[in-house]
Amino acid sequence: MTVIEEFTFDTSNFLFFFLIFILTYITQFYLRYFSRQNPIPGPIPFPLIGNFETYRPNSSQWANELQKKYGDIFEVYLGGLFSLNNKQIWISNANLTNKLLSSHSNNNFPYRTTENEGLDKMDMTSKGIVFNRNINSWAYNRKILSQVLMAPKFLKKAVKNTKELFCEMEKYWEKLGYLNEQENDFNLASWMTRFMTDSVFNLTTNTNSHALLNYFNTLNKDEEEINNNHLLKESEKFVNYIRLHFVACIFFKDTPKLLRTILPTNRRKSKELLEVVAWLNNKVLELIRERKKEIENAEPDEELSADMLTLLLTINTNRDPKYAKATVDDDLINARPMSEDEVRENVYEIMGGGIDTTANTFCYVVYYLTHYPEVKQKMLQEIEKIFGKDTNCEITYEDINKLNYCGAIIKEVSRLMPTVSVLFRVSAKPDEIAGYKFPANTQFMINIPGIQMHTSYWKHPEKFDPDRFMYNEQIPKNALLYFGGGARVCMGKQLAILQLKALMILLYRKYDVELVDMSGGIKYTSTVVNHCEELPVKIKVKNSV
Ligand code: HEM
Repeated sequence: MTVIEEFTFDTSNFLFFFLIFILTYITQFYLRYFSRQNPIPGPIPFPLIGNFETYRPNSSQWANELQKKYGDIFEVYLGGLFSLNNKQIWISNANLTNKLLSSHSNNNFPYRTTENEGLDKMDMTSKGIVFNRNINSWAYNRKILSQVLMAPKFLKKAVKNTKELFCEMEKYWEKLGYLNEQENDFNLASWMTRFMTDSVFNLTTNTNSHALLNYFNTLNKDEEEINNNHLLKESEKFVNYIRLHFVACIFFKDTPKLLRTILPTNRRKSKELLEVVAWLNNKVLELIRERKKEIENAEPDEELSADMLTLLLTINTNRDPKYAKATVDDDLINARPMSEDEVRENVYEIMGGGIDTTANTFCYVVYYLTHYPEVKQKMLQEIEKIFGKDTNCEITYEDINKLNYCGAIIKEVSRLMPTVSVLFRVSAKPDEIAGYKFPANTQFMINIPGIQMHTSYWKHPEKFDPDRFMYNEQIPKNALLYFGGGARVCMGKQLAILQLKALMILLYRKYDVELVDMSGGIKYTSTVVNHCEELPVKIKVKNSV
């Protein structure tokens, strides 16, 4: 008699099958990894996890370590079930960036990210500039925004605005006792963020965000002013929500839909962030519609404000002198004005792109100038040569442009301490770089510090020497990338340099600036933006005891 054993699926069976599944998964993972088509050097990844390095917060630090170990082109894998399909190619060599940073708008690396459901949800892949994957729409937005950011009347407004805000900040410093003989120290990094917030809000919308005033009230413990002033509270909400809009973009971009919808904490966070975005969208649309009315009601020959909102709303309309004068043969005649949604997206992007970048860069400039007094001296001589000794003299846009040595300082500081540490590119079609073949949708990461410290392009790269930019020597192509390069180069470059130079004049002509801690390095956290955590300084009015 045959006995048929009954098969029961108990825990040990389950564990056995689970183990088999795991072993099969790991084996096929490594078989695929070791037989991959393009064996680019790089650390060996782990199934599901990818490379541990990618979890470390300071990307520029680990990228530089891997560059030393694996060379100027290496690959890392991100986590996920299909992590072998989710890799980044890191490039730390200027010569290898030629295709990636081509200035042709129809080049093969037009995107910053791969297709991304989270960014689609945020409506950012078909509008605006930074994450726009619709190349026609990106090119249209870029063209219009360049017209605004390069307009002399806009840049002149930026100089005036920097000067006025600096006077406001000095008033608060005085009230808080920073300028008295005890020389109380304070965190310049926190002030610079508020300064740039007010500056960029004013330049984009011609409204006051009161970030400096709100910060002053907080430090001054002026509870009554903080709680009772409805206008200040509303401005603070607006500023906070603009920051949250940026947080929302990163959260939706980096959190897969499944994790966003299954985990209760993420579900709550998504809901809250979407509420913030909805509030902001309404608020900015309100501003746009009010401004549209003001423009409509203005007399035809009345000079309109030179803020970005007004300029975006008038370009390619009859209020635009170039457009109004265009003939049927001009290209301009077919140009269309921006829609309200397009204007709104550009306002967000300028606020997101123009505040922290310039504020942090200024902190790094101050850090280096305190460590290199001879450079500071040379800078002051240049400023005096152009603006004279009177600290109250007019600072014009044209004169600021003559400050070549100040420009060289900004370049050298940003070479050693770039505020943005990595550039992103994604291929549209298969391509070849450094002899390796890459399919469409490959993610490339350009390691800015790796290139800006490369001995092939820089003599004594570790040395702080602004003079290297004063010689007539050519900088090798794509060796200085702190504003990016190619078709997607930073759009606020001229504006940022103008603001930084104006701040250098305003601060250093009048004050001596010292760091509280001269022996410590810069305190910063690094993700994509190197964010200056704190910069405690003491300042005193020059020639005072
Ligand atoms: C010191 C200050 C700044 C630094 C270091 C900086 C740096 C950068 C970098 C590295 C990029 C990426 C470029 C690339 O991928 O090749 C970028 C893009 C961009 N920046 Fe800036 N930026 C600064 C200030 C500003 C300001 C003031 C604005 C606006 C008023 C601005 C607007 C933008 C925009 C719109 C883009 C996206 C361009 C595109 O994708 O086509 N930036 N910036």
